[in-house]
Amino acid sequence: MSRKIAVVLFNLGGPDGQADVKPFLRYLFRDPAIIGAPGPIREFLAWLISTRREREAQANYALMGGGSPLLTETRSQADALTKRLNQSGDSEFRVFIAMRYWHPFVEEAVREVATWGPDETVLLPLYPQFSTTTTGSSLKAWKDAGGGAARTVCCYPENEDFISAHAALIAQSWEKAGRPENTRLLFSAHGLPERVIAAGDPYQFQVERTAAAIADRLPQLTDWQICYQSRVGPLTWIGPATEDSIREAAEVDRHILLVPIAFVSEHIETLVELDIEYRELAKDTRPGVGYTRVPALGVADGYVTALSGLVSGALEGPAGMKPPNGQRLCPADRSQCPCAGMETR
Ligand SMILES: C=CC1=C(C)c2cc3[nH]c(cc4nc(cc5[nH]c(cc1n2)c(C)c5CCC(=O)O)C(CCC(=O)O)=C4C)c(C)c3C=C
Ligand SMILES: [Fe+2]
Ligand SMILES: [Fe+2]
Repeated sequence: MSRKIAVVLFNLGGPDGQADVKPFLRYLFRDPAIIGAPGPIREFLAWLISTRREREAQANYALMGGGSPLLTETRSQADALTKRLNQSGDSEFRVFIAMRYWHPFVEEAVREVATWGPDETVLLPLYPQFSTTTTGSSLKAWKDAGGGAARTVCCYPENEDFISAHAALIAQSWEKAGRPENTRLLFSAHGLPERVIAAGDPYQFQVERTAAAIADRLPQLTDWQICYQSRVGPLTWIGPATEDSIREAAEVDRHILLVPIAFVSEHIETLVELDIEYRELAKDTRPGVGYTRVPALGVADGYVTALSGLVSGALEGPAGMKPPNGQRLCPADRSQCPCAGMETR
């Protein structure tokens, strides 16, 4: 009988419709990985912020038909990965989805996987770069919900197939835009509060590695920069802010080629923030400015190859946390890297 292998894809989740926006936000802000305050204070803040943010967030989700497309996009990725993994035929793979702040919740995935009864389980974040606020939080939720022993991919910021999938999409978008010579490539990642990074979170380090690796593959595009979008709340976030980078690029008459590098599918941060809000900002700064948004990876062939290769790699050797290429990537001061104690490259 062939081995049964479960693959669990982790992502953030998003509201299905307008009525879900507030409870979704409340789940997000009650996560100790997002707000570090003690229990009762965190609960109060989660209620307060979700109440205050509800209207504005609802209006943004309304621009995408009322809710988030993230689950539909993630299902397409799960289907493409299932197909690819089952092509070899010597094991039976089934791909499950575990969202952190909305359905299908991590708890639901834990139950589904247990019901299926696999021989092996691979946990695979749809976050290429590790952060305590995303992958770290999801892996903790898996453990807290009683998820069984698993092989775990911590991150893949420099995975070759992942990098070349990005480079191919960027090259295609640039061609389509007519190869403008004055192009500035802006790699835009979701931001984080500075204090999360100061506490040793490896996310920014890994984002920088991803951007450098992609830029290496694109010698025709030498003008590039990393920036951070989606600031929320009163804390100081890492920068430069994508808004500032866009304004600056427009002021010096660059053609803006905007690449989301920490999101692997389309959702509110790409479809509303990048496609509507920031496009308008660019046009307001310089009417007629060139503004091209590179699509998120979605089911790009190279990305499905990357995911499938990560699953195969995770199934080799001993179970547990698998750093990229079996070796810890993060420097020692990135103390929140889950591969602590493993050999550094
Ligand atoms: C790399 C990915 C992400 C990181 C890091 C991250 C950190 C982070 N996010 C918030 C607050 C919000 N994020 C929201 C939406 C959202 N965030 C990510 C990814 C990362 N977040 C995704 C994929 C999405 C989209 C979900 C969807 O609906 O499709 C939202 C909700 C939208 C809004 O109100 O603007 C909030 C709020 C914080 C505070 C944080 C780190 C501390
Ligand atoms: Fe977020
Ligand atoms: Fe790591």
